[in-house]
Amino acid sequence: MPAELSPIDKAKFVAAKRAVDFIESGMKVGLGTGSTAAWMVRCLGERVRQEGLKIVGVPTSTRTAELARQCGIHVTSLDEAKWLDITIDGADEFDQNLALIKGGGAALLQEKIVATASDQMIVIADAAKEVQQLGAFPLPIEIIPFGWQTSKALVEEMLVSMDVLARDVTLRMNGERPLVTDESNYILDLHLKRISNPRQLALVLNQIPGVVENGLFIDICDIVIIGHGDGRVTVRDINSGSETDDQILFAPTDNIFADLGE
Ligand SMILES: O=C(CO)[C@H](O)[C@H](O)COP(=O)(O)O
Repeated sequence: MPAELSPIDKAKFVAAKRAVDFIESGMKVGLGTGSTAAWMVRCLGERVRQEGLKIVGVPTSTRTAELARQCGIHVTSLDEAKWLDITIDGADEFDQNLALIKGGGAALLQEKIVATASDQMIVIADAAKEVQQLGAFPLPIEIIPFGWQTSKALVEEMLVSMDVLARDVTLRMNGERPLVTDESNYILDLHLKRISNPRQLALVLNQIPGVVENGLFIDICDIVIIGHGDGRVTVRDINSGSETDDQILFAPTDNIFADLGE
């Protein structure tokens, strides 16, 4: 393990490394987006190269598709794969019910479609992502560019009607211009501080014209793998209620650290 890796990167790495143990030859695998998911793609690529693991990957972003190809993973589209055995992805926050906020990397739409089309979703995260109540991380929603200011006003109105106190809504920018997602949409970030009823909010948001999808993932994630900077990983399964602790040895090859770009 190179010395320059921070404890947070080590935590992300061990969570990712443990997660790829769940992947078996023949599986169709949803590949998440973000820095933690990028570790998973690298670890998976290592298994493909070293063990000849035969899998098909369905990436959730153009970034992930590019990295997966670089790592030697055979990549296809969701329409080609149709249904997936497993999706492994990061998250911005998760709570005790494994409800998630996702979309910090602006890929929430493809991420939700891919995770929902999978038998199982595993979230990999460093311990700092665990929260008592969702909402400290701004909730991303994907909206279409046409009439986006009207959609934003409707979102704000809806938050008022739901008596949400903190409700600053901002358009995500990329320099001087609005950030444009892989699906050519915009992202609004909802600064809510806390979300008292994520299930209701997720439903209501998707009723607003112009809103394509929101970053609340409810009843989608089955397992969370929490990484710690000392190499410990906790595997928590919401369906069985089990929780186990493992220790991951830092024994990555040079290949895995060749690209720290994500
Ligand atoms: O939802 C996501 C991208 O849309 C990411 O999974 C989420 O933002 C976590 O990213 P990271 O692993 O870099 O902290």
